[in-house]
Amino acid sequence: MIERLQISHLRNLTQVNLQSAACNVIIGANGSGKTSLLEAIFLLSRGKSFRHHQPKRYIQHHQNAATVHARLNDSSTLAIQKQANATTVLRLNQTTVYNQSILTEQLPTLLIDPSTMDMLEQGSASRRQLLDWLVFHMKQGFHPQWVAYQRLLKQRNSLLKKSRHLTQVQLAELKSWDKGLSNHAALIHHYRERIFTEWQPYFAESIAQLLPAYAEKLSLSYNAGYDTSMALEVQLNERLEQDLQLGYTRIGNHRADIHVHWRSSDVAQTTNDDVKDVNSNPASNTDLNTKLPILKEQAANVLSRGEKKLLITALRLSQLPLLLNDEKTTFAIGKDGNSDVPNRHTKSRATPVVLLDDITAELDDRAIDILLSTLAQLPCQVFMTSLTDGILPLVHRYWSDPKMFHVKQGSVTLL
Ligand SMILES: Nc1ncnc2c1ncn2[C@@H]1O[C@H](COP(=O)(O)OP(=O)(O)OP(=O)(O)O)[C@@H](O)[C@H]1O
Repeated sequence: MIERLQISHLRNLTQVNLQSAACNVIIGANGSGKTSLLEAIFLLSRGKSFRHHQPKRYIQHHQNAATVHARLNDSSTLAIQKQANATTVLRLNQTTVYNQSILTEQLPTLLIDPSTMDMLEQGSASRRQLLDWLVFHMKQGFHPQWVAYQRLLKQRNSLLKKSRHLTQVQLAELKSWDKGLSNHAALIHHYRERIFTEWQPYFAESIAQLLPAYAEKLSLSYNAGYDTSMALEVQLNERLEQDLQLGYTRIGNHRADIHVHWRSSDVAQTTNDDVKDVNSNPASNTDLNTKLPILKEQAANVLSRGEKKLLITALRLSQLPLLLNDEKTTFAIGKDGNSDVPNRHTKSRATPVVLLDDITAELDDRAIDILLSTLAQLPCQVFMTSLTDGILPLVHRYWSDPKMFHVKQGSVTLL
């Protein structure tokens, strides 16, 4: 948990120095700097902004660097400085470190913001990141495999882009990369599939809380990005000509995806045509005269914007109890020494900090109430932003000692 947060020269936040609590509400008008405050915490945790990749976009105008510093409740300190010349300086307990994942482990953050609301409709990257966030924090072996896979993929893609006809030497090089990719791919898939399976019941529970009307209707599926019944290497070899034409690698872990399906057997709302339209597999259509038809399609096509926000919130929040429960299990397994794929943590894992931007947007009072009560049940520190102080009575209902901050033109004061 963050006890003290200091920010300098990040967007309109010139100097911020605040002492935070388990629940922190940041209130302010449009453009006052609320999201920038969450962005600062996210930057410290992940080494990048959730809004812009280029540091010069979030470093305050006419400044050379943006800095975020936090002291956690275990007295450890974390700091990041992003400089305009693209240099990043990271510190843990005043000592320079060179790997962002060290800070990520110390300060895991889970972000729910309006930009993630299109996650269901957009390309697969943000949905894949959703799963990978969980796998990263739960499986020690995942990150090095993922880094090695990305490195080889980059090399492969740059070769594919360079030339449509490979020399014998280039082909031999590509084959050796494919072997490496294939080995990493199998492990990455193994970790992802395992965590995905563990995650599903937590997701169902979260839906039952946040979207009870859809409890039986929403389900998740995981697509590995390639046919996992055979080695990736074999498939890459078979597809080489196509990849050369395209100039990039079309299959692999980097194409993995998570889908949320909506399923209904409500015959009264449907027609024969609806059933044909939405069922990709005609064999799964049932005879309308004998049984109720099963409709299955992407949840994004069915839900309202508010419902989508609750669904995405459920996807994210459902990861927290799994992570927190896993910590207990890890501890027990670690003692027995029976874990086949040990987690990185023999000591207690840091509890994630939840960043919730614009909490009231798209949600009605009932939904906000359910969301806050769900959040308050988790032992996580929360930073939430809101345009108005209308949510304060609810916050007081669910947290015993919340802190309220007011942001005005980049200056943050305790309410
Ligand atoms: N690099 C920068 N340097 C200085 N100011 C910046 C920079 N980038 C953005 N700003 C300003 O910082 C302010 C804070 O923006 P922020 O998105 O944090 O506001 P907000 O309170 O979340 O607003 P909203 O409620 O509209 O989402 C904006 O007025 C913006 O113009």
